[in-house]
Amino acid sequence: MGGFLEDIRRFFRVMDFSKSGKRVRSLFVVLALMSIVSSVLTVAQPFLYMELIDSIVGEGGGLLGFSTETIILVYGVCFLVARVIDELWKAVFTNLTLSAQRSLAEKAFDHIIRLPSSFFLGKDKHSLSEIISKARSGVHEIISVSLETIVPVVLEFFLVSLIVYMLFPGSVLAILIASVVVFVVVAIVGSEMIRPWQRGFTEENNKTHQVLGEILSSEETIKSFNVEDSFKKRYLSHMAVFENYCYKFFRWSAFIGSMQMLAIGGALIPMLFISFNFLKNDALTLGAFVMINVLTIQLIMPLRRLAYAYRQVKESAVDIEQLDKVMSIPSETQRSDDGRGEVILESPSISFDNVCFCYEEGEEPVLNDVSFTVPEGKAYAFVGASGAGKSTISKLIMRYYDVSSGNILLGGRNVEGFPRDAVRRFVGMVSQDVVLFNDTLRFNLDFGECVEDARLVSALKAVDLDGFVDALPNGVDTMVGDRGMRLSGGQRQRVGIARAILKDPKVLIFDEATSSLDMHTEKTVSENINIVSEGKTTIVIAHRLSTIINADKILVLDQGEIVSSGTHGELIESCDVYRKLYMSGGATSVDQPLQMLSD
Ligand SMILES: Nc1ncnc2c1ncn2[C@@H]1O[C@H](COP(=O)(O)OP(=O)(O)OP(=O)(O)O)[C@@H](O)[C@H]1O
Repeated sequence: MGGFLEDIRRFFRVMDFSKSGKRVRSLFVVLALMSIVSSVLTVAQPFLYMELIDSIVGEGGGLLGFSTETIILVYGVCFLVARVIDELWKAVFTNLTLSAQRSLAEKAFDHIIRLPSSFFLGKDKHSLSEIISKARSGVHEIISVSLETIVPVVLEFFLVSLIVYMLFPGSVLAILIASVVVFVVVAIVGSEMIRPWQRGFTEENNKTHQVLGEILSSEETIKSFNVEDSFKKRYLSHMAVFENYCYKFFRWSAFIGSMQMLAIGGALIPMLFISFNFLKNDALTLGAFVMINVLTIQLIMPLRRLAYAYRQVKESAVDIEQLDKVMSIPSETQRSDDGRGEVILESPSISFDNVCFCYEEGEEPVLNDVSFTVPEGKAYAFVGASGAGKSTISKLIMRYYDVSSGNILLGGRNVEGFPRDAVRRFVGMVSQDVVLFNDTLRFNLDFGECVEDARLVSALKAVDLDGFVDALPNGVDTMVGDRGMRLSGGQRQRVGIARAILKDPKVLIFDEATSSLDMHTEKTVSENINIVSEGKTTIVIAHRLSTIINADKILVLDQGEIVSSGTHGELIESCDVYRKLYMSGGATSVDQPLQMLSD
C-alpha cells in the first residue's frame, strides 16, 4: 500500500499541478464533479427500479411515496442525464488529458535538454524519448482510471452500502463488504506480486526499441559487413527476454483476476438466499429483492474495472517513476554551481590554468595539468595525435563538462562564475560531426529563429555553398533528409560553419571544421573562416596542418599534456611530436613550408 501511496505522490510531483495552470485544475474539478453526479445517478436507477416494481405490484407504494407515473418519469430522466453526462465527460476528459500531457511534455523537455552532458554519456537517447512518451501515456491512464473508475466506484460502493444498510438485514451488508474487501486485497497484493515482471517488460521493451533504433541507424555498416542475421539475432534475443516477462505477467494477471471474480460471485449466492428468505417472510418487498441482485451485478463491472485500474495505475506508475528519476537529476540551470553573471566581454582571452579532467570519476585523466592562454583577438591552433584531448578542450570551454581540477578563465574570470547557457551564447563552436535535422536547409541554418534571407545568403557564400543551394529545387527551403543524408559530408560540414557565422559569437572554436572538405574547397572555406574570425579570439583544432597556416601560435598536445608551443618554424626545430605529425600529414621533408601542404 505504501508503494501505491508513493506512486500517487510521485504522480503529483511529476505533474506538479500547482504549476500546470488554471485550465488543467479547473478541468480536473469539473470532471470530478461530473463523475460524482454520474455515480449518484447510476446507483439511483436500481433504487428507482425497486420503487417502480413495488409501486406496480402495490407493495406499500414504495419508500418515496410517488405515483407509478412519477417514478417512471424520474427513472427516465435519471437514465437520460446519466448518459448525457457520460458523453460530455469524454469531451472534457480529452481536454484535460491533452492539457496535462502537454504540460508534462513541456516540463520534461525543458529539464532533459538542460541535463549536464555527463548524464548523456553512454545513455541511449532513443530510450530517453521513450521514457517521455510512456510517461505521457501514463498520465493519460492515471487521470482516466482515477476519474472514470476509482472515484465513481468508491462512491457507488458507499451509496450501495448505504441502501443495503437501510433496506436489508445486516448479514447481507456484511457479506457485501467482506467480498469487496477480499476483492480489493487480492487486487493490491496481486499487483504488488506481478510488479517486478511488469517493470521487467517495460524496461526490456525500452531496450528492444533502443537496439532496433541503433541497428536501423547503422544500416549501411551492417549491410557492408553482411551481418544482417547477426543483428537480427541480437534484436530477437531482447524480444525473447521481453516475451518471457510478458508471459509471466499475463499468466499471473489472469489468475489474480479469477480470484477476484470468485470473491464477488461467491458473495452473490448467500446474499440472494438470505434476501429470498426475507422475501418469503414478507420482511422484504419484491422490488428490494430484484434491486439487491441488480446492485450486486452493477457493482461487479466497476469493481473489475477497479482491479484493472489499480494495475493500470501501477503500470503507469512504473513509467512515471522512470521519468521522475530523470527529472530528479539537477539540470544545468538548477545546479547550485551554475554562475549568475552575464558574459559581457568584447572578445576575451581564454586561459586554462592547470586544468585536469576525466570524463568518468576514477578514470585516467584525459587532460593533465593543461595551462595556456589564447590572448584576446588571437587565433591559436591545437594539434596532436588522435585521442590527445583536443576536442575535450573545446567541450570544457563550452561548459559541457566541468573541470576535475584547475580553472578555465574567460577574460580573466572563471567560467564557472557564468551561467552555462550564457557562455554558450558567447562562444560558437563548429565540431567535426555536424548534426543536421530532417528539415529544410533554412531550419538547419537558423534553427527556426527566422534569420533574414540576406544574412543566410551571405553565410552560404562564406562557406562556398551559395551555388549549390541556388541549384536546389527549393533553394534554402529544400529538405535535407534524415541526418542531412541528402548532403555530402563536406556540404554538411560547411552548413555547420555557416551556422557559426550566423550565430556571430565573440569567441570561435573550429574543431576539425574542414576535415571533410577536399583540398580546393578547404582552401576557399579556410579563407572565409579567417575573414569571419578576424578580431575574434579563435581556437582551431586540426589534424591537417594545412588548415592552421594563419594561426598566431600552435600548441602541441600529446596524451593530454601540452608538450610544446610556438610557430610552425619553432616547432619543427624543437618538437619531435610536431615533426612527426607534420611528416605524417604528407610533407616530403621538414623543410617543406606549411603552405605547400595544401597545394
Ligand atoms: N564522451 C567521452 N566519454 C569518455 N571518454 C571520452 C569521451 N570523449 C572522448 N573521450 C576520451 O578522451 C580522450 C580524448 O578525446 P578527444 O576527443 O578529446 O581527442 P582528440 O584529440 O580530439 O581526438 P581526435 O583527433 O581523434 O578527434 C580519448 O581517449 C577518448 O577516448
